Amino acid sequence: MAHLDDIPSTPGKFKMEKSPFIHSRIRWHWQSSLAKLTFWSIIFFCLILIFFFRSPSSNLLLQDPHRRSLRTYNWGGPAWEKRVRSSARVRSRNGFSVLVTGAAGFVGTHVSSALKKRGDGVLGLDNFNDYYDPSLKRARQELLERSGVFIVEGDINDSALLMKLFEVVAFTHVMHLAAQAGVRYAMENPGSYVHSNIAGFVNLLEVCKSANPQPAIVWASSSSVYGLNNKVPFSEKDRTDQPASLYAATKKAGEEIAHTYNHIYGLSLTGLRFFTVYGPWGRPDMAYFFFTRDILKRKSIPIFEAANHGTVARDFTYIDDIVKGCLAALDTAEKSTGTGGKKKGPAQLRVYNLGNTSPVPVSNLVSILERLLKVKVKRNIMKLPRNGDVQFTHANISLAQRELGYKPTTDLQTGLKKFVMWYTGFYSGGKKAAG
Ligand SMILES: O=C(O)[C@H]1O[C@H](OP(=O)(O)OP(=O)(O)OC[C@H]2O[C@@H](n3ccc(=O)[nH]c3=O)[C@H](O)[C@@H]2O)[C@H](O)[C@@H](O)[C@@H]1O
Repeated sequence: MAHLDDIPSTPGKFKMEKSPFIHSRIRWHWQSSLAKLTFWSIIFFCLILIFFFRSPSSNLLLQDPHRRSLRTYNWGGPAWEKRVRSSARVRSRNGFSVLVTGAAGFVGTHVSSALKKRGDGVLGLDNFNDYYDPSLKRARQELLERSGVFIVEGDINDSALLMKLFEVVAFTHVMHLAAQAGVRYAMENPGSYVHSNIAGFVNLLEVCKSANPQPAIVWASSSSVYGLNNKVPFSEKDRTDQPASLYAATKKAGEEIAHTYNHIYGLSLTGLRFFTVYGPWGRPDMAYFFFTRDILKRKSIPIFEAANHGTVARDFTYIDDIVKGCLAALDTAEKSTGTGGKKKGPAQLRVYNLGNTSPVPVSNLVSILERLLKVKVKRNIMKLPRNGDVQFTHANISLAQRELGYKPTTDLQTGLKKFVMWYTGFYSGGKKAAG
């Protein structure tokens, strides 16, 4: 390395020589320093970019700690298209061909299975996110696959995928159940609600409006849209402009978005306001589910109480009743009226309460579970946290009764018995209780 010795260690004392060899040496050093500088600048710039995109304040839609929205999914190809077609094939006279979004979810699984059973073609779509234990979603997927329902793995925000699905199948209906659920989680991860319940819904409607023929859409709104309304029982005519959680606000936004797409593009849209749906294959983030898990573990149960020892109650609605309501909404949905993205005439726009119309205090829910599980637990009475929960819900279901023939038949005691039987069976086969 003799050449290095030509450069003195003290640069200030460096004396230029006229030799061309030395000149080229200097140029070489200068170029190599420039290359290094460029290289480190690029690295530095990339780091800034990474930091920017991971920063919570950079983009609300990407503000998802699980980075679920950035997952990529594999879809496409002849074998995949064949599965899609076969799953969506109608097998009964006058049957529907239904795209069920959120098919690996609680309500999605039950609705898909009921549709398939009666001969409708059903194609599921689900992003299998990890809001709660994805292995439960995989188990539901297995269940559906056994009855011939294929669930495409993908996100409702993926327009290319949705367009492909409509290219492969002329869906007559969309049962849109994919959503970011849960009232309290909205404070932890607001971006995921905007991503799924608003951006995802708009994306789906954009694709539906351009589909030919346009499908009729039935979708899941929520009892939470009644927010601080205290006129009971809640009727579809009551005010819904006081949401108590961001979750509720995104569902309310969905109802307004539905109005717009109905008005401009002639899409037939029916929103169903579900009231605290429970039952087998349910959601582990819901109180009845994690109370069951914690009662079995002999943990104390936090029971919320409103101001002045006010009772907190819910109009718990059993899944089979909800499924009947969903199918009736599909059966009574009129066709959309647009073609090629243009409205040809007025289209149907509906909203229904699907509740049990029999609110039960949360403390009674715990007593029923204790009896069914034969375990007594310590109750930890807590002030209702200010995180989106409302004190009570109570559905007036007369509109759904009149127009859909909706008539819930399962009381909480009966429904929870079925849930507990499923729960103990499901989690005794070596499977851990979902967290
Ligand atoms: O009906 C609806 O629209 C909503 O129903 C549920 O929301 P929620 O009724 O709050 O259901 P849970 O989270 O299971 O809570 C049930 C009851 O238990 C209470 N609770 C919850 C958690 C807890 O630790 N302690 C407690 O007393 C809640 O205040 C509530 O009164 C679902 O989670 C929402 O996705 C759905 O849209």
